[in-house]
Order: sequence, then C-alpha cells, then structure tokens
Amino acid sequence: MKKRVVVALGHRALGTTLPEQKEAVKHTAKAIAGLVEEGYQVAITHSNAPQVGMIHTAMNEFGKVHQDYTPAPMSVCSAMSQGYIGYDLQNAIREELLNRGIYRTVSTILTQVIVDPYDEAFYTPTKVLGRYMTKEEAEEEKKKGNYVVEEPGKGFRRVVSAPNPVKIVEIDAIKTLIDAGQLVIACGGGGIPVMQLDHRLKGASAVIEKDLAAGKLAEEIDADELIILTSVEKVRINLDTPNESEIGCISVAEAKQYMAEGHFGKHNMLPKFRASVEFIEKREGRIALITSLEKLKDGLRGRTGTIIK
Ligand SMILES: Nc1ncnc2c1ncn2[C@@H]1O[C@H](COP(=O)(O)OP(=O)(O)O)[C@@H](O)[C@H]1O
Ligand SMILES: NC(=O)OP(=O)(O)O
Repeated sequence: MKKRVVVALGHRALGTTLPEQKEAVKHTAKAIAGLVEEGYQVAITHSNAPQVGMIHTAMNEFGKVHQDYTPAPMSVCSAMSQGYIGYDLQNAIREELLNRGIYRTVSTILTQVIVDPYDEAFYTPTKVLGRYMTKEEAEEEKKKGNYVVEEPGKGFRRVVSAPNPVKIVEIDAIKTLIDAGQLVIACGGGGIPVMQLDHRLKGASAVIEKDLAAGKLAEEIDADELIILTSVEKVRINLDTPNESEIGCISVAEAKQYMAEGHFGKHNMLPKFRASVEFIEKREGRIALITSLEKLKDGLRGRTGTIIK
C-alpha cells in the first residue's frame, strides 16, 4: 500500500512577496513531485504568517486612503492567504509533475479549522505578524482593541492569538481527494480559524500554528508520516550556547524530555515537536521528520534530519 504523508511547508518554501513566492514554489514543487514519483500519497499544508500580515496591512491600511475599501478581519485575511499561496503552489506542483510525465490533479481546499473560544491563547496573544509600526501607529492599533508588542530597536508589531486546532471542517472533502489519489493543499496557514456557534461558523481573530494543524490533518487522514520542512536540516538543543547540538533520530520520550526542558521557541520549534509527538503517539509505526526542503530525500531514507519515532 502507498505510504501517506502530510508535508508542512515553512517560510523558506514559499518566500513572502509575490515574486519571491513564484520562484520559491518552483523549488518546493520539485521536492513534492519527488515524493509523488516515489509513490507517496501527499497532502500539503503551509505557513502563512508573513503573507497574512501583508494581506492584513493591504486590506486595512488602504481603507485609510480609499474609503470604499472596507477593512478585513484576520480570518478573512487567512482565507485570502490560502488562495494567494495555494494558487501558485498548486500550479507549480502541477507543472513539475507534468514535466516528469505525471498527470495528477492538485487542488487547494479552502479549509476552516474550529478553535475553542475559551482557548487560553485568546487571553494572551503571542504570535507576531505584519510590518513594523511606529509608536504612534501602535497606539492606534491598541485603541482598536488589537495587541502589539515592541521589538527593541525595530519598532512595534501586531500580535494575535494562536489557539489550538480542534477540528478540520472540510476534512471529508480532503479525505475524498486523498483517497482518489489526488494531491491536496489544505489547512494552509493552520486553517482559517473559526468558532462554532450552532450551525454558524464565525471567523476568529487568530492564526493557528500550521505545524499543529498539519499534525491534526495527518491524524485525520491517518497518515504514516508527518514531514515538516523548515529552514534547518536538524533541530538543535541548547541553541546559542557552547553545548548546542543537533538532534538526530530520537524516541517520543526523548522528544518530550527536550520539550519539557524548554529547548524550543513557542512559535518555531515547539509546535513542530508538539505536532510530531501527538501524531506519533496516536498509532504505532508512525514517524515524524523535521528537516529542510533540500534534505528531504536523505531525511526520508533516515540519513539526516530530526526524526522522531
Ligand atoms: N532549537 C532550534 N533548532 C533549530 N532551529 C531553530 C531552533 N529554534 C529556532 N530555530 C530557528 O527557527 C527557524 C524555523 O522556524 P520558523 O521559521 O518559525 O519555521 P518554518 O520553517 O516552519 O516557517 C529556523 O530558521 C531556525 O533558525
Ligand atoms: N500559520 C502559521 O503558523 O504560519 P507561520 O508558520 O508562517 O508562522
């Protein structure tokens, strides 16, 4: 039977601006096409923090100049980021597959992810987004009820909540496409965060960690492997200390120990570890691989990367 994998693409796989993205996805598509050639069933998810910040700025700041342009909440900006990224990514993968003589439909599913309105994250927004602002602009944001944080020497930035993903709304559509052997891009940017109010889904002002959503997706489609492609070949412990060292192949128990010891940042490596551990613990035989796009092939063969099993 074909191995089923979820690939979570980080910042490096996408770039930020449109010209950067157009170039980056060509490179990314080669890695994904390589997986397809090797016979993997692939579902893809991706980062969106730089893009959603850019879209949010565009939507909300042009309103000051053009009065007909109404502001868009974060959830709508998340939806736009899925389209903005998915469009280029799906076409780049489709093209790369065709170059290799493989015809396969690649679709982006606009995906909503339910979050808990009482999630602790809503009380303490910590996920940094968007451009740097001046002190005056930051004060304006605060008056609107938004949260900002100062990065010393650089300026102020918006911070939003990063609640846990609870349920993927469009999971049946995603499963149907995967079961049909098609490639799916889903839960982009962690999914559009929504709160369930009876039959209604209401957008939440938040951005879900894409690694946690990738883990949830991997669990829901019963994947065999969770592959998190970031900008480093291996995760490190004791970062920026004389004892810094790379993590190779480890057990879930070791991964948990490193998490408990506080080796990882709340919004970079910790979600990758949390997603991996939760995914692996649910079924025997699963693997999580954290490595760079360039090292994917070697990582799959167990030759490099941080591997948790
Ligand atoms: N413990 C760590 N080991 C390796 N890299 C780390 C660690 N902590 C932070 N980083 C940094 O985190 C970055 C990747 O995080 P991030 O950019 O948030 O992920 P993503 O690739 O998913 O977008 C790397 O570029 C690396 O410099
Ligand atoms: N949604 C999300 O986690 O995006 P980043 O990976 O860009 O932070």
